Amino acid sequence: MNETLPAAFLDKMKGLLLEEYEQFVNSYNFPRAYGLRINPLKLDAGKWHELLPMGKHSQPIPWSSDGFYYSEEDRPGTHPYYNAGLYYIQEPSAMLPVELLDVRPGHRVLDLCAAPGGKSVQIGGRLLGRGVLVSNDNAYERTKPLAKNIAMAGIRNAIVLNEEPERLAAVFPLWFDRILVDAPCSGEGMFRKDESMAASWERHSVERCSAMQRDILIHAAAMLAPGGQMLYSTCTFSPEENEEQIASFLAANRDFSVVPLHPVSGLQPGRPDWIGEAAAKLAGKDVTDSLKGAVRVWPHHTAGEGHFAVLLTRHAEASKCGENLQNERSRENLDDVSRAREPKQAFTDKPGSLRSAAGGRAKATMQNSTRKQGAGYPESPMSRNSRKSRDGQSHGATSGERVDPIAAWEYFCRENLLLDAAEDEVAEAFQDKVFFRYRGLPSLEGLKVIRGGWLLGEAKKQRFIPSQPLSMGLKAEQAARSVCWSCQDDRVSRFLRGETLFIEPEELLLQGGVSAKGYVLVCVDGFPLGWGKYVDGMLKNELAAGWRRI
Ligand SMILES: C[S@@+](CC[C@H](N)C(=O)[O-])C[C@H]1O[C@@H](n2cnc3c(N)ncnc32)[C@H](O)[C@@H]1O
Repeated sequence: MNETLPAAFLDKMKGLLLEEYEQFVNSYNFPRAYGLRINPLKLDAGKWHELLPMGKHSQPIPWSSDGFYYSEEDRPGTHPYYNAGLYYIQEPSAMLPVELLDVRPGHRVLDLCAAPGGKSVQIGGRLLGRGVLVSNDNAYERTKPLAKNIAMAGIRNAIVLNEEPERLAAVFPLWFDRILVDAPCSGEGMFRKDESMAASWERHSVERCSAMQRDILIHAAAMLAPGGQMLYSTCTFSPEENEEQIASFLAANRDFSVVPLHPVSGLQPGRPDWIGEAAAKLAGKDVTDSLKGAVRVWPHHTAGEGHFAVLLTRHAEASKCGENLQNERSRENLDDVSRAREPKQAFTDKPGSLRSAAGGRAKATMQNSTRKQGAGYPESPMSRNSRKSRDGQSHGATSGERVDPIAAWEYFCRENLLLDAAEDEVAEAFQDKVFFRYRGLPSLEGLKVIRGGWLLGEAKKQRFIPSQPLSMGLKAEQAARSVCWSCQDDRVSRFLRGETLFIEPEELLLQGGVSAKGYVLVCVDGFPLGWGKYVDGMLKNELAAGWRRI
């Protein structure tokens, strides 16, 4: 491998690492480490060892509370539990930044450079459904896998944006409790994992990357609430993109400082001694020294690729803005209460933005008790007289009539689910699609919104079509109809390949007196995989093309 490493890179590392250099360069002759992280929204990490044969021999990753090493031949990506979102395959050192960020349920968190979403999924797991994750990437084509990974993990409280940091800063000033800047970088730490990174190293020059990072950091800082924390990370070794970048940032932002981290097993401290003279002088000795509190992952010290992470905080007392933010928050809370009381609906005809409008309903919930008591079914969204079925398919609208998406969702929900909106969730429509979104969000008008929240489904031709993200965010027992197969049952892989299956009605688990006909949540060992539609012994496959195994 070291023959493929750029000569200029090796020279630079030799000059930095001195006597450690041989050990460093030798590490490229060893195979890379593989890691996966258990999704706490679906599984307790303690149960991992019982779940799969590989769980029995996999070792914990020392700096991660739910990460494990696996061997290449284990191929966890081919198991149906992967499709059920029980774990995320992630390079071990990439698990570190979120581990250090101290995300707690209820926080407002921004993942600014998020695609393909490994760290967003990790943050979503930490939030446990409370608070909100704003997950952004400025590369449109990368936001698709990002949205899919978030959905597969069953994360309800995330929105996905495709924006430049500057435009976000105008919408979210001082708004976030936690920000992750997992910056685009020259990728020197990924040469062993991905040889193409070594080949494109000159193109992603250190100077070009550090200019991008500087710009991203300025706008990220504008969004952090006083007292909040921001984690900056890269997967590169170059000091210009790491310690020196942060020293320059701190020189210009005196209300920020480093929160010292304490390296565990094999992790190494930051290297302020590598900061260039000009940047060190500008920042001053205290600031420069504080960068010892950053953390570096080295491939010759640990089983993981190269990474850098530093945790920063904005002092609460240093800014008058802090008070403003508190006032702002109290106002929002009051607004939330009044909004919840006042019926509200959002429609837009214009793609790319969300808009709220008066009318419609604020919330789409189904009280379990309503169902159990067999209380009246709701009015159809279009016609009060023409409801035909209890399978959530026909709403009786005559052709040409526009279905109210929120009402269609409510109807579907009552007929097919045992689901309540969380306190901070509100059902909102975007064209024909319906989402649960976080109540406290500012207006996203004008922003490129890829996902405005948890996508519940779409009102189409007088029907409500439940979405794949809805199925992935449910628990098996929240569906009125479900079927559950063991991971050894070959119907699981046939379902994942998109086949229609024939099943006996007795195999369906029915709740609340529903008939067998209708949407069925298909599960593997109790974990949802997607929707099927049951009619006369046939389970029609409703997995969307992008979710099928080829
Ligand atoms: C290191 S990758 C992020 C990996 C991701 N955090 C994960 O764990 O899956 C950096 C990302 O930054 C994005 N990016 C580059 N410039 C950006 C900018 N100005 N604003 C937002 N994202 C940017 C890139 O498209 C890329 O997806």
